[in-house]
Amino acid sequence: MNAIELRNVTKTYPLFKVDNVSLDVKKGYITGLIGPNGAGKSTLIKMITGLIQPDKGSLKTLGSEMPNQEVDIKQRLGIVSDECFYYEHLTIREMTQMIAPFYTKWDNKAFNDYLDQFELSPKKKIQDLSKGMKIKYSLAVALSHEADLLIMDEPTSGLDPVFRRELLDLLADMIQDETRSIIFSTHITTDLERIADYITFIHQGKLVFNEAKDDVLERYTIVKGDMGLLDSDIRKHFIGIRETAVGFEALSDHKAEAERLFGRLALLQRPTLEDLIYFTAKGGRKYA
Ligand SMILES: Nc1ncnc2c1ncn2[C@@H]1O[C@H](COP(=O)(O)OP(=O)(O)OP(=O)(O)O)[C@@H](O)[C@H]1O
Repeated sequence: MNAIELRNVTKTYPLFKVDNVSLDVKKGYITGLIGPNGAGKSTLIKMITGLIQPDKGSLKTLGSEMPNQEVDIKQRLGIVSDECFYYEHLTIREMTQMIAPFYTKWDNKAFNDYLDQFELSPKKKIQDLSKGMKIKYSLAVALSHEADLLIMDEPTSGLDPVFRRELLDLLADMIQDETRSIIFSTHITTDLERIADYITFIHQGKLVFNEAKDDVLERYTIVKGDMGLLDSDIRKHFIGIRETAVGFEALSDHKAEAERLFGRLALLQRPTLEDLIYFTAKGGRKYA
């Protein structure tokens, strides 16, 4: 069962396009959306939430074609972004009184508990909230109406390390019963290493992969060795290479092949998600 389905989704801007992306986001899991600046993550998220429309292809969120004007589907989404639209001159309490009636499953007690937990005063004006506080406020709203799908665009980037950890625990708890799903984009890839089940990697508007995190980190490998190993044939095996005065460091998406090629001549290491982004961006390989 999928929480989100994209089929050949294309969105063209004058200088950029999300290009023919097809992927499924599995229900009951946490999916992390990664990619360098300008890769198309927010554009993809806006299409998933129905804020913008693809030019081509189709997109289903919780089984409904998007964009969808039905209130029912919007009720089931919890959206967290620092671009969330709020009236700046209102206090948290006033703003929430406007938002809450929209949700049939609004739980005021849960909301007030989250405000306490997140140390947010309901008397504070939206315009006086810091970036992190805005994220916390939109998170409190998203968590207080029993959303089936939490969609978050860089939710952790403005948060301090203590609250970030607490948020990750909260997200991990949320999906325990396997009925809810979470997708979030972030540049803090260690957060995803901690809690994501699946990783969706976008580069220059194209899908690089959408796979279980553990499979990805098993399939790719970092190879470290002396420059003498790097001839033009060997270079072709790598996605990206970093050369230094003492040797090279490179990423391969075929660990078994790298083991066969290098044996004990080079050091093979498990990559981090950050390595995948770094070497993919550096290598310039084109994705179909
Ligand atoms: N409304 C728009 N009109 C024209 N171009 C746009 C529009 N929205 C986004 N873009 C372009 O689309 C590209 C992808 O932007 P997007 O915000 O989706 O990237 P991102 O992966 O979220 O980046 P970041 O990690 O920096 O937040 C960028 O080149 C951006 O300038």
